[in-house]
Amino acid sequence: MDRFTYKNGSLHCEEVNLEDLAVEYGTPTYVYSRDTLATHLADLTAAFADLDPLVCYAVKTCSNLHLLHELGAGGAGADVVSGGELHRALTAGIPAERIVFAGVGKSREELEEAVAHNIGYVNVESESELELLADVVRQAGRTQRVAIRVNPDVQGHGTPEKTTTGTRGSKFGVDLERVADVFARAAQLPQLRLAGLHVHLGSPIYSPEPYVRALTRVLELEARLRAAGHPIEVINMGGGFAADYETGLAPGWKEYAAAIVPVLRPFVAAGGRVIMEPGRSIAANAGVLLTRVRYLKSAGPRTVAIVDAGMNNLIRAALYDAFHFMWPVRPAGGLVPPNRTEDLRLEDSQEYDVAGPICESSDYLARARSLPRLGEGDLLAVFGAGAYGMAMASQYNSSLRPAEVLVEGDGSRLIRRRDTYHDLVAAELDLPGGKF
Ligand SMILES: Cc1ncc(COP(=O)(O)O)c(C=O)c1O
Ligand SMILES: N[C@@H](CCCC[NH3+])C(=O)O
Repeated sequence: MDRFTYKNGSLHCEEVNLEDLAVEYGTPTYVYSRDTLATHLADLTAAFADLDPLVCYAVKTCSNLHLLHELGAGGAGADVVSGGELHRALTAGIPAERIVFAGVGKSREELEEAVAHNIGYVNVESESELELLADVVRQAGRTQRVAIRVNPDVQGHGTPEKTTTGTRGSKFGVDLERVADVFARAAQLPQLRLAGLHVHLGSPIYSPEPYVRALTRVLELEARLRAAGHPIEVINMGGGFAADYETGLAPGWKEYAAAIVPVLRPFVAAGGRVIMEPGRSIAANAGVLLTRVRYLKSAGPRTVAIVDAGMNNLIRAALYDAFHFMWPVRPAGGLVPPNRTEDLRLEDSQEYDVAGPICESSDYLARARSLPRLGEGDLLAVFGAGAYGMAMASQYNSSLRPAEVLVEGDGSRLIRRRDTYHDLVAAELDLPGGKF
């Protein structure tokens, strides 16, 4: 059920009026619905129940400790890609054995931290990384569970080139045909328990079909490895499940599961374990970015709404030309959108370019967007902003990163305060001659 709805002409998150939150916390501010996060996790778990997967939420998506804590309490583990994300997951109380660590460029220090905590799986992405990890584990006098990230050479459906990771020539993972050699090498390294296969095709993937193709290749590999004396305990299918940036755009969990579960059922029946790493499918539609119109101006033939959120807060439109639906929190004339789609054009609406305050020509949240008539000071909600929004926010132009608020029913709490000027310079050392 959608937890961002119009009531009495004003957009609410669960039972909380977003106008009130904007007054209380200022703008730009990210607002998350706790119920949406929990529901997405529960729906996924129910749809894939036959596989009883370990759901490792991709921390990179939205990494606020409070969200991680909520998801961890709901049974989720974590997929991390840096020592920083490992730190976040552990700090949020996610048990180490439920953490998996991917990434093509892990440092020695990051591997040492992972091994010291004895995390669930290190997802190794190259032969050189395997050797480094073996050394780290031997020096630590421990053992470590390891998976190999395989590049299955499968293109996601509707996945942009910039966010594709599982096709030939990509920097991610090990080419399928070299994986058997990696296992043979690992057999000489008793400190490593190499018993997992990991794939992640990219993101977002708007069909279950690429998962089926990739997992079929992974299962063929699993059979060959088993025959060669390398039994596989875990298959990790990665993330990439789509989100509804437009109404009804993404396949539902049941649709993904109907295609994927039968492929993996025999592996699970034979005692294998399945891991999933969803990120945006959990968080994107659980969050909006609240921003206020600062100025309206004409620019040649165009009308530009300058808002207080820019690419520094939500970079997806500037970086990928990604579409984010947006609408006024209290639309003029009570024009409530019947759905959230790119070509929504209602009578009485007007076309705007929605631009941020950053000194970059690409700093737009939307171009030629049909919206109810805007006034200066109006509040806009940018939807689908819970994933890769705050997590990719920067301080470019020495701007202050937004606040984050978590809504639960009719209550809300600040889970990250807005940056301050002090935050901007806190890591910089004193000027010559004394303190700044
Ligand atoms: C290894 C890995 N797992 C999971 C994810 C999460 O992807 P998504 O947010 O599309 O589910 C990513 C990011 O694309 C990733 O790189
Ligand atoms: N950050 C991207 C996708 C890449 C995910 C990380 N592998 C997005 O905003 O959609």
